[in-house]
Amino acid sequence: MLRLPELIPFARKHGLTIISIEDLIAYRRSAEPTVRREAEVSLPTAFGDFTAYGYRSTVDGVEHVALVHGEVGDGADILVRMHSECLTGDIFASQRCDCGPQLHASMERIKTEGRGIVVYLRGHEGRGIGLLSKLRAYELQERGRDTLDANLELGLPADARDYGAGAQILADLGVRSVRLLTNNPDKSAALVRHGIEVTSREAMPVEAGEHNLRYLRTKRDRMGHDLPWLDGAVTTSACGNQ
Ligand SMILES: Nc1nc2c(ncn2[C@@H]2O[C@H](COP(=O)(O)OP(=O)(O)OP(=O)(O)O)[C@@H](O)[C@H]2O)c(=O)[nH]1
Ligand SMILES: [Zn+2]
Repeated sequence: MLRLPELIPFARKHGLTIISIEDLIAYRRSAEPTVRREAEVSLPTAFGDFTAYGYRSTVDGVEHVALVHGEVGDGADILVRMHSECLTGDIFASQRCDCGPQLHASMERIKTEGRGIVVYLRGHEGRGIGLLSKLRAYELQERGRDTLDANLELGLPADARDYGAGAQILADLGVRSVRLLTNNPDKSAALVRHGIEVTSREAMPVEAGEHNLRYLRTKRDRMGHDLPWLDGAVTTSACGNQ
């Protein structure tokens, strides 16, 4: 990584222009929107009352949903969960990952706080490689690969997710800055690059068990996820198939 004093000569040499984070945010906010709001309806859930906003990406046609609880108001410091679709975890309660409990914990947390937003990003399934590729990656994990190497062995990126649509949905809802519910620092950085100010990142505690322990360790050790509590939280032994 380049340090600040090295940055300016490096940029000059390569013909790059350096702009501040504030300028980047302003630039992104002025860009043409790539999502269109197509529906808005109340959605009572087991975790509280939300309003569901339906969006369509004008780039790839993918449909996304934002669940809003309470008033966005001035749009500052909104509690936000930017959740990647996971059919197996969110719907089937798969224990290979931590997605379902994280989604529900976010909704509960937002309800308790009185205002907040869950942005549910479709097209993010399997960290962006798609459902069937994720299942094939699970096959490789059964044969000993970890979650990262399994993607690579399929000739696919370790993480192909883009947060542009999520950032635009937040902007459309009047959000200016967020407290982001995530253990993934890359997710905060991606949102900032897309023009959303992240005032803080708030950890998402997840249950570690025998089926997801290796997966969580790989996220911590190889993918930069902030999971300092992980080993202390586990009492069962890992089955080692992920
Ligand atoms: N390719 C692949 N995708 C997975 C696997 N397990 C979960 N996923 C997908 O990973 C996405 C969730 O990403 P995670 O890395 O678990 O978490 P994150 O969203 O980056 O970080 P948090 O905000 O802390 O949850 C969902 O789209 C899941 O479908 C796996 O073993 N392989
Ligand atoms: Zn999952």
